[in-house]
This record gives sequence, C-alpha cells and structure tokens, in this order.
Amino acid sequence: MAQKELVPGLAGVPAAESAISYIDGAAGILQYRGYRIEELAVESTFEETAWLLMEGELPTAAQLESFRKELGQHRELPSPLVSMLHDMPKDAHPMAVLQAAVAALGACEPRVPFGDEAAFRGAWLRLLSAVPSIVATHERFRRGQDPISPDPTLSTAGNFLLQLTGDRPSKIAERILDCALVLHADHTMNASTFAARVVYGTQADPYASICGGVGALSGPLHGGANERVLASLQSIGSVEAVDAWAQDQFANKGKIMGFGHRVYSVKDPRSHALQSLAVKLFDELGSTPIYDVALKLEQVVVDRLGDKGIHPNVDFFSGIVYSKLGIPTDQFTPIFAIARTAGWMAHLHEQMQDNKLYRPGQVYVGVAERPYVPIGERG
Ligand SMILES: CC(=O)SCCNC(=O)CCNC(=O)[C@H](O)C(C)(C)COP(=O)(O)OP(=O)(O)OC[C@H]1O[C@@H](n2cnc3c(N)ncnc32)[C@H](O)[C@@H]1OP(=O)(O)O
Ligand SMILES: O=C([O-])CC(=O)C(=O)O
Repeated sequence: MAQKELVPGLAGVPAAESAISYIDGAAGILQYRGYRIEELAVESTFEETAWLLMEGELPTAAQLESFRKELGQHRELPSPLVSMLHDMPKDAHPMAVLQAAVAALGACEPRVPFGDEAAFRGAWLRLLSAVPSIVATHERFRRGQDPISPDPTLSTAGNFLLQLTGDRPSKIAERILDCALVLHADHTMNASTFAARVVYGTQADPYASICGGVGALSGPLHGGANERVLASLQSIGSVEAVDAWAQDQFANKGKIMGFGHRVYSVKDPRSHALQSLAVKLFDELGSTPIYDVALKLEQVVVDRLGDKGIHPNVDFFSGIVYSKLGIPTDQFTPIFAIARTAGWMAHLHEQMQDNKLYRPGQVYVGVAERPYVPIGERG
C-alpha cells in the first residue's frame, strides 16, 4: 500500500462515524446525542445520561426506574475480586488497581461473545455498577477499613459516596458528584475511547476493552491530569506565588496541567460547569484557599497562552470539587473512569454495529533491507 502523509497523534483524523457526542471546539460546545452539556448537568442524572448515551434517546420514567433498579442489583463484587482488592499493595495507584480489577471482573463474569446484544447489555450493567464498587472497596481496604455493602436504592453517585465513607451522603454531595459524572461521561474520540474501541475492534470482550480505556485514561496528558492539577495548586500554595511559578513554567516550556486541549481552543464547557459546582459547594461548606490560587493561575496562563488556544480543560476544576467532597487526590482519575465507563460502553456498542478492525499504517523510517551478520563476524 502507498505511504500517505503522516498525521502525528492522528490529530483531527476521523477514526469512525459516531452519533454519540459532538464538539464544536471553537465555540466551546459539547452535546450528548444532541443535548447541550450545560442542560444535562442541570436537568439530568448519571443514570439517565448513561441510558441516553447507549440508547440514543432519553428514557421514559418507567425505563429509568427499571434501569436504576437493575444497576442497584449489579453492585456486589465477586469474592475473588474482593480478595484481590484486599491484597493489593497499599501504595498502588488506584488507576493501576482499577485496570487490574476490571480484567479480574471480566474473568469472573460470563463470556460476552462479540455481537451478542443480550450478553453485551449484561456487561454494560455490570461495568456501570461494579466500577464504582471497585473504586470504593479498594479505598476502604487501603485505609485498613472493611468494605461497605452497596445500597441498591441509592443513585450511582450516592451509593459510591456511601461505599467510600460508610455514611449516607448529604443531598448536596450526592447531587454535585452526580453532576460531575454527567459532565465526564463522554467526549467523542478521545484517547481512552479510541483505545477502548481499538481493543473492541479485535472482537475482544467489553471487559478487556474497558481495561484499555482505563489504561489510556490514567496518563497525565489525559484523565490523569486532574490529580496533578491539585498537586500543582497545592505546591504553588498561595495567590502571591502564582505569578513566579507560572513564569518559571513558561520559561522552561512546562506543560501546565489542566490547560490546553486537542479540540477546544476556548475554555472547555465542562470546566465552566465544574467551576459552578465548586462555587455551589463553597456556598454550603465554605471556600477553599486553593480555589483562589486556581483563579489566579487561570488568569496568568490565559493572559500568556490564551492566544494559542490554551484555556482550562475539564481536569482543571474537577479536583477542587472532589477534594471539597473529601475524596483523596489519587481517586480523582478513577472517578473520571466511573463516569467515562458510560461513554466507553456506548462507543463499544456503536463499534459492534459496524466493526472494522483498526489497523493504521505507518511511515517506515528504519534501515533498508540488509543481510544477516553471523555473531562471530560482528564488530
Ligand atoms: C480529559 C482530558 O484529557 S483533557 C486534557 C488533560 N491534559 C492536560 O491538562 C495536560 C496538559 N495539556 C497538554 O499537555 C496539552 O494541552 C494536550 C495534550 C491536552 C493537548 O495537546 P496537543 O493538542 O497535542 O498540543 P501540544 O501538546 O502539541 O501543544 C501545542 C502548543 O501549546 C503548548 N501547550 C499545550 N498545552 C499546554 C499547557 N497545558 N501548558 C503550557 N503549554 C501548553 C505546547 O507547549 C505547544 O507549544 P509550542 O507550539 O510552542 O511547542
Ligand atoms: O477529548 C479529549 O481529547 C480529552 C477530553 O477532554 C476527554 O476525554 O474528556
């Protein structure tokens, strides 16, 4: 096959037709199935959004009710997986644990033959319900605490907070986390979604494919940026220190976590929404000094790099919201994965409908053909 022009990082190259979400990066618009993200964040719930992403339409009241019930019934983890979570090293990163745990979940579940709609639906329910239980159960074990049984009557967000802390969450905490899950649920052909689709395109099962998504999401250039944003804000420490810290980054061409995006050239609409959630939490619980550091950093970075299209992305304010909810920093990316499981699974389903193995080309830059040199004749 003739070599074509290389597009580094496949930037802007369409990899599939998709009807799930839509971005206008210059206008700062994100839609799921035609609905604006700002409207979904206010009006919808994570369960309703997960249904919308998979089914293409908002559920009726009866559909939503039975979907919520089904999700509630799939939260208990199989005992080999619970043992594995218990035995993980206490200092393991939760994303590494999550990736291993999703593979282990797949090993405990019935096989999901490619193209089997009923089996795929079972995996969809299982993953949406079990991923939050995995994250919470691992957190309990690493703190030396017993896991908390799930409550099938609670929402995904409410039950996650219950399983994490042992306490029924306040209405505001549950609602804020629910909104954050809606905001993170899908985002067109991002790196982790593409990774999951590539794995699924080989007709691997959904659990293996979601493992691929979790691995890709963990990196600092993608979902892993959210915990690094908080680390940066904490290391800056005060509003007065922002300018010098940022100038140092600019001088050394450092990547400032939580800024920049492959598709948006303006502030990410989810960043606006997460910032509003943070402010709502501060109204209830009091503000956080690092929020002022974040505001100042946004101003300094946008003053300097805004003309290049560098603005806050989804990862910039999410950590401030999660830390106000009492969630440990290294659990921020796993929470992203809880939400993105909805989008990944919708994309796998779309991939199933019209599967074509992903197998891109390359531009070969190695040596030309040459004869083998026996070991005794090598210099
Ligand atoms: C959920 C998500 O995945 S959202 C993204 C989360 N990731 C981050 O927040 C990490 C920081 N951001 C980045 O690394 C990048 O902006 C990315 C990876 C998200 C997008 O990158 P790309 O579209 O590939 O742009 P690329 O990295 O080539 O940068 C283009 C230019 O902008 C600069 N730039 C991009 N992002 C940043 C940043 N966060 N801080 C400083 N400069 C930046 C680059 O240095 C480069 O400058 P140059 O042209 O002078 O060399
Ligand atoms: O779309 C991207 O490249 C990254 C992103 O913001 C996401 O996956 O939410």
